[in-house]
Amino acid sequence: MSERPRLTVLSGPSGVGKSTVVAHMRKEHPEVWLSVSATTRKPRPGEQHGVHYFFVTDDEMDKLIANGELLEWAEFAGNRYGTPRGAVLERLEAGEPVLLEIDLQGARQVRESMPEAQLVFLAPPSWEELVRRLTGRGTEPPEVIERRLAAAKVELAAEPEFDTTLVNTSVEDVARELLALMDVV
Ligand SMILES: Nc1ncnc2c1ncn2[C@@H]1O[C@H](COP(=O)(O)OP(=O)(O)OP(=O)(O)O)[C@@H](O)[C@H]1O
Ligand SMILES: Nc1nc2c(ncn2[C@@H]2O[C@H](COP(=O)(O)O)[C@@H](O)[C@H]2O)c(=O)[nH]1
Repeated sequence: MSERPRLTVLSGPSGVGKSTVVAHMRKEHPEVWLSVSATTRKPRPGEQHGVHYFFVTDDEMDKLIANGELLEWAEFAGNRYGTPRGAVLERLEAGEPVLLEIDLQGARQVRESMPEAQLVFLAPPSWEELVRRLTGRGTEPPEVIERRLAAAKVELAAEPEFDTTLVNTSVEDVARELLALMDVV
């Protein structure tokens, strides 16, 4: 019998639908534990500290990094993001399925430090649809959208580094496929 993959990393360009897919999946399977990242980004309307992110200052982020409290961290489109190490290790030790929703740079770091992790790439159906989703979300000003789209080009080119690619045409389908990859259903 193959060993159950316990740590799954979900990456993909900004706006492809990672959070949407994960929220859909966790509605029916709340046992899938999603790591809450620390970020220096300002909260969007409706985002709650400790739920969507731990919103921290630059100084606080410096300390988290200096104290080795992050499993990985990266600068993305002008803000820093990182995965708190302790909570992830606790869940893995308890044998629970753990999901990280992080960017390409973070996925590469996890591959180095935890090679047993499975890396899943979420791809858009097309470039035009990605631009439509990111713009249509309405959470970023045009100059930030440009930075995120520049990063998206790099991320799309890195798709072959991932173990599996899922194309986000249907949120329901991708959520189901991700659950199967995590061996939850
Ligand atoms: N399959 C889909 N079809 C159509 N729209 C979608 C689909 N999946 C997500 N969306 C929409 O695309 C937008 C971006 O989705 P979401 O915020 O989940 O992306 P993300 O990958 O988490 O982005 P980021 O990396 O910037 O946090 C949202 O408005 C969401 O409703
Ligand atoms: N390397 C990391 N990337 C992270 C982490 N948490 C989120 N992210 C990624 O950042 C971008 C932008 O997110 P947004 O919420 O500002 O739209 C996106 O690709 C996220 O997946 C993390 O802890 N580490």
